Amino acid sequence: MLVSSAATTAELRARDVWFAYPNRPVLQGVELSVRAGEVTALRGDNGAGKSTLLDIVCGVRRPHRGTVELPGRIAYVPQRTDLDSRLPVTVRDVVTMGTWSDRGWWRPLRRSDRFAVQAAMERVGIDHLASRRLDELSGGQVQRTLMARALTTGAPVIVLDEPTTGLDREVRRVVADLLAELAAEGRIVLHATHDDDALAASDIVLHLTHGTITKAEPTTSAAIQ
Ligand SMILES: Nc1ncnc2c1ncn2[C@@H]1O[C@H](COP(=O)(O)OP(=O)(O)OP(=O)(O)O)[C@@H](O)[C@H]1O
Repeated sequence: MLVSSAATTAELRARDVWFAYPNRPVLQGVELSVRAGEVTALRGDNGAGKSTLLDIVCGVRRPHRGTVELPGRIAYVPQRTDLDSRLPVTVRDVVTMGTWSDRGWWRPLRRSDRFAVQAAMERVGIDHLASRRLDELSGGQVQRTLMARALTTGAPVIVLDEPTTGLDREVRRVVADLLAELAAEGRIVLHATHDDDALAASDIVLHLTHGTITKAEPTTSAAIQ
């Protein structure tokens, strides 16, 4: 699904973001700028605060100070499923949840919703799992289900927390290609990662250390283009 061309000039910005858990300062004046049309990676050591920052960007947590500006709706692919895995829901049910933000969960599915759900499942290669229950999936299959749910929203901003963790090499490449395609469609794509392949496939790498973004640099592949 293409987003409007207006989104290609769009930017996600965080200004002077501060956050602490009780007795644990995590973010200390983060300045973040993520442009549409590029895949931006956020790297940092374990515990550096990447998930916390993504939570704040997505509105899951409120910063203690600072602001986040978004050019439109946002779709968040968390590190782990936010759904109780014991719920008797299928892959298709979960991906269909992506249509709720536009349609309202109480309204019946439209033809366009069914089409978007099917297209998203095919795009991440899980259409053959459509009727499988969530608790019968591998970790990688759950991850791709969550990605399909995000695609179904049609949001111009996609934020993913370690989308390639636990995936085999072939699926990691599928995910990296998908992120590049989403950026090429004019979306804002921000993902936290420790994965060298995913970093190499990104256009910009931001380093989160000591509570701030210390460096923003193009990856080698982007630099030689
Ligand atoms: N709910 C919480 N309550 C208290 N402390 C927390 C909570 N969640 C995270 N932390 C702590 O905040 C710090 C930042 O955690 P966060 O999960 O944001 O880091 P991360 O960079 O995403 O780490 P990783 O690469 O291991 O996923 C860590 O020291 C972590 O232990």
